Amino acid sequence: MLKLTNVKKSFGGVLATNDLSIDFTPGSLSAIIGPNGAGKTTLFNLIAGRLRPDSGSIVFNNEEISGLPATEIVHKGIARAFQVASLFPSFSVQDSFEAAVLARHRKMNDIVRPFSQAESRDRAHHLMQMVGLESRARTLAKHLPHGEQKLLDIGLALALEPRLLLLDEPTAGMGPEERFQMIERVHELWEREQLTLIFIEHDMDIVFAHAQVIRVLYYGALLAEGTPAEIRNNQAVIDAYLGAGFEEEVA
Ligand SMILES: Nc1ncnc2c1ncn2[C@@H]1O[C@H](COP(=O)(O)OP(=O)(O)OP(=O)(O)O)[C@@H](O)[C@H]1O
Repeated sequence: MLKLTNVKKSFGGVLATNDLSIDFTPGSLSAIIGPNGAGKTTLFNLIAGRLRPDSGSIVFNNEEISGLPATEIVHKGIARAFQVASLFPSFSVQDSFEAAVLARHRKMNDIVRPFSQAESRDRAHHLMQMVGLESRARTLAKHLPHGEQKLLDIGLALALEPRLLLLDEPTAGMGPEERFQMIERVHELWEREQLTLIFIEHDMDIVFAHAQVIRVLYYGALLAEGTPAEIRNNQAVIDAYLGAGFEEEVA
């Protein structure tokens, strides 16, 4: 599905991605963790085509994608939830989804058959149901509470019909209860849509409760990868990131 081999990226003297090799299993739900500046966002930028690696390869569905423009990578089936809701604050939830659906299909279907307005409305409705925003159809994006703006961002990424979804801190800025509701919704979406999903997350309770595989970045390199149980007991990860006493805290 997605395989990085010996990927490197530096900014001036900073090696943000240091010889990274990762093989993401199709259909998996995995987390990327690590201290601030470890290279998590850079990794997403490389996968999504915002950055070009200095060297190494990134293969998605047997195709080399490193260096392709971001728009082409979206068409290959990789989407990332950005803070899109804030880009169109005066669009209603429904209009945001319809615009995203039309944008997705304009490029693909123009020649064969235009995507009708009724079809885009149906698809928009389906997306609203997927992320649980049906009751907010008429609400303007700017009036949604923070958590629902995040759901809108995720829904807009899903409008691109990805096979691989990248979520950068889906629970950031939320209270403890809202965090768990959010990650449970994400988990459900992953299961229902049979996506491959990679999320960056700083909240270890969430990571250890939901990820099947956890990968730990440290100074741009892969310090460890494994199941939550393996990572929890990995001495190098405890020393570099989790800290002593962590095992008892999340157990
Ligand atoms: N565009 C850039 N120009 C210069 N340096 C950059 C750039 N992007 C990232 N870096 C540097 O690369 C390193 C990795 O940054 P990155 O944002 O990927 O880390 P991160 O793990 O996502 O951190 P955080 O948890 O704080 O979001 C850092 O030292 C950062 O300062």
